[in-house]
Amino acid sequence: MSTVKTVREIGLNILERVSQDGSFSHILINQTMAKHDLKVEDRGLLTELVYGTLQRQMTLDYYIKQFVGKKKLDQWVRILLRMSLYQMVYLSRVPDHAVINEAVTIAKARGHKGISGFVNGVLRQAQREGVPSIDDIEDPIKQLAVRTSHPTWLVRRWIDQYGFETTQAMCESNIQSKQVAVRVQPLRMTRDEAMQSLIEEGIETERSRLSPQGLIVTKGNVLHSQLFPDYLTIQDETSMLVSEMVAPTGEMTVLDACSAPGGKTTHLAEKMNNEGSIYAYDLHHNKIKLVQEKAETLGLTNVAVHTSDSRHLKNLHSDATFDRILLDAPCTGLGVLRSKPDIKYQKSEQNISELADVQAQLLDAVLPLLKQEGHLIYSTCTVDQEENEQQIHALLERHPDLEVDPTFFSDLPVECQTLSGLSSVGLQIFPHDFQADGFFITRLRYRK
Ligand SMILES: C[S@@+](CC[C@H](N)C(=O)[O-])C[C@H]1O[C@@H](n2cnc3c(N)ncnc32)[C@H](O)[C@@H]1O
Repeated sequence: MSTVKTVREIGLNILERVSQDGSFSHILINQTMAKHDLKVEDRGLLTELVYGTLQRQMTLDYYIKQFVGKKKLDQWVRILLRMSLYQMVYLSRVPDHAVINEAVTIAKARGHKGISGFVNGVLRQAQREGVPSIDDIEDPIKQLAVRTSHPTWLVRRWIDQYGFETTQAMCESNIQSKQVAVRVQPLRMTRDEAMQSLIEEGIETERSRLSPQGLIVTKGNVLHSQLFPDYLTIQDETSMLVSEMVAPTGEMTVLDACSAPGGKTTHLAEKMNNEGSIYAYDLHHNKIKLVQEKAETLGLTNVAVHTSDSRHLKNLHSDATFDRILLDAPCTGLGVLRSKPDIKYQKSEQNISELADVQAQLLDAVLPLLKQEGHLIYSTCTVDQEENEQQIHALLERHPDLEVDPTFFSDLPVECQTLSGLSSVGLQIFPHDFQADGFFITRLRYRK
């Protein structure tokens, strides 16, 4: 059996596990790559097949329905059809007949002759007739949902919150492939030195407009660079903006209440010149280890990591201890659908409300630990008003002595100052604003 077929079988297995037990595709892909010794091009194909099929799942199901009607399909057959149609409709590198032959071989090996004949029939019909037009869906909300493969409830919710145009732009950008960005460890190398060194390795980058440490990769695989991981950290530029808005200095004591895997903690530590002190907490012991490892890789010693539920930090720290508190809260992650497409099918409105409750508890718990003249930065990587704007409005109602720091708005990079997601309570960055992750960021302080 050729390696290419093996890659497709591995892809099918990963997609089955994502659909059966809600495993995260990126974790399964990483585990699989570590287990099988895949060639570089096979790694690329596997990633493309898994992410692409997941990313377009609802669109592919719409196509499948036109070919099979109401016939009930075993889940693995449905996934095999999705994966095959994904290649036929969206990828040009493998000819249709090769995709069909491989699907039939897999179906034969996994099922019986009848199933392989069925798979063959559906895919040949798609090859002959092409896939049906989505324009035929009359309801514009359903059409957008199917075209961009987002659950209808989510599209409807976003339209209610942000309007049709913004929702459409967001949904369309969520199915584009993601740009990779890196943060340079500035205590080891300047951004321009890193840029130059990467060019010598054939990797081209552009300077981020959101963080003076950020580079956006425009050509080449930065994971293969000799600068990685001691000089570079993979991090989205909108995520870098969070620590920029914390703006800590080396004289400060900083709390990072939800720190794992440590992207922002280490950014804060670098911005503090490896001075002062950062207390980094996370609920999960196995995750907090990642923060420690990341800090060690980057040579940062001003971080102390601990496992704790940050709703109980008053038992560990006195009131008014911290100059800066970052609450990068657990959230639904609806801003990172480009890199984690499984999220859009797994989350529900109930999840949003449950997480909003936890976020409110975390906010109330860490607030007393803030010094009178300190700043509390609240961020999420989601796009939802209940977790973001409404969360802050409710916080301000519960704590009338608190306000959104007016200098937050003037401190934002100029590129952010005209974004449609700016409001009196913070900044909602949409995925299409910078072709990067969607984030909500705000900065609070006690009224003077
Ligand atoms: C958005 S992630 C943080 C990402 C991190 N700040 C970074 O930049 O790498 C949220 C984190 O909050 C943690 N978490 C969830 N509930 C928590 C709680 N009650 N106390 C502390 N950490 C919690 C999760 O384990 C998760 O690692």
